[in-house]
Amino acid sequence: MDFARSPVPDPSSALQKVAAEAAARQKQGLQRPETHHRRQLPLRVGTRASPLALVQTRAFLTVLTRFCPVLRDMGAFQEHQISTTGDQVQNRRLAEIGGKGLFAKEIHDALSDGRIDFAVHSLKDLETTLPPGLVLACTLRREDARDVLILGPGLEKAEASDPFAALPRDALVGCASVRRQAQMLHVRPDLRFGLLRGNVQTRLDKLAARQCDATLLALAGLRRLGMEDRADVVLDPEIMVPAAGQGIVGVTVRESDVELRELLAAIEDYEARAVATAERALLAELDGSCRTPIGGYARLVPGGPGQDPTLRLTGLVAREDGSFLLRRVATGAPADAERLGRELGHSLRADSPSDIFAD
Ligand SMILES: NCc1[nH]cc(CCC(=O)O)c1CC(=O)O
Repeated sequence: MDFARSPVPDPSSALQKVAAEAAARQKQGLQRPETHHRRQLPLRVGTRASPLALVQTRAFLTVLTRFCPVLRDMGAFQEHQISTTGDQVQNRRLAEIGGKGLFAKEIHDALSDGRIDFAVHSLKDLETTLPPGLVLACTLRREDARDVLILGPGLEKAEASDPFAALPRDALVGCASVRRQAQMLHVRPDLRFGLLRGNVQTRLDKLAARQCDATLLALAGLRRLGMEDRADVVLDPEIMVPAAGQGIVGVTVRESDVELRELLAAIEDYEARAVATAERALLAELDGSCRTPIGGYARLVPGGPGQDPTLRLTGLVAREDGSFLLRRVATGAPADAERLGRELGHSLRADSPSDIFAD
């Protein structure tokens, strides 16, 4: 699992001490004085039930327990699988049924109601404005942000600089994302698009059953599921700008849960936070929903010797049929990620035809 590459922070947080004390007391059968706040264990972690969500959740718990081993020793986690509206509606575009909030609503409710203590999300499925009282406490190290092209049976990978060379004229691409569709149609207006939804395995099965000629998926998901070999062409993020937050796992908690927020902040990946902040600010400025083809991809470019890294953000706005496409790059200091995203979003919107953002 790739989170294994995450640096292990110095295990000195308050919660670790608290948890260690609790473990010692449990062993000795002692009761904590009632005047003290005592967190209920196990910690209840909310997750969607898809194979990818479960892999991500367990990988996150591995990072957390590596940082705070006493939690594992105590069997301190309880996984709560939560079915979301987005999981249940499989036959329509997310854009039609109300957007990405649908994958998180039930999880947010469980967190707000205190039925779970924190929740693990694919950041790209998490709306930019969280419900009041919930915060994004932690972002984990980014897996590869790029999209990949997967060819169906009968299509051969082409040795060409054109990433879509393997697709014959009028090929049918199974893809529910307006962002991917718009960027492909912009360079290949002949292609046809059909819906292909469901989890990663379902989509691959439909492709194998020849419901379409090819599909697009996030490399991150394939890799986490151990299916990276299914990626036929990895698409350059400057040609196929990824979705904001793609490849990043984020953890939400109640804003009032200071203790958990402190623990989660300690395992946060600084780079993932900086790029996610820029990408999500861009998205928020443009349109929080996923009805508009919007891409956002940031990375840190190392500075020279003794110099700080630069944050480089690519933003994209397009029309669903690919007839309009605007891609723009902004650079700045990582500490200005939020402003950089807002400003780039503003400039993209200002120079896009108004029909793209019309409701
Ligand atoms: N919308 C579904 C979804 N949410 C996150 C990922 C992949 C993993 C990631 O981007 O972190 C996927 C599948 C896909 O788009 O291929």
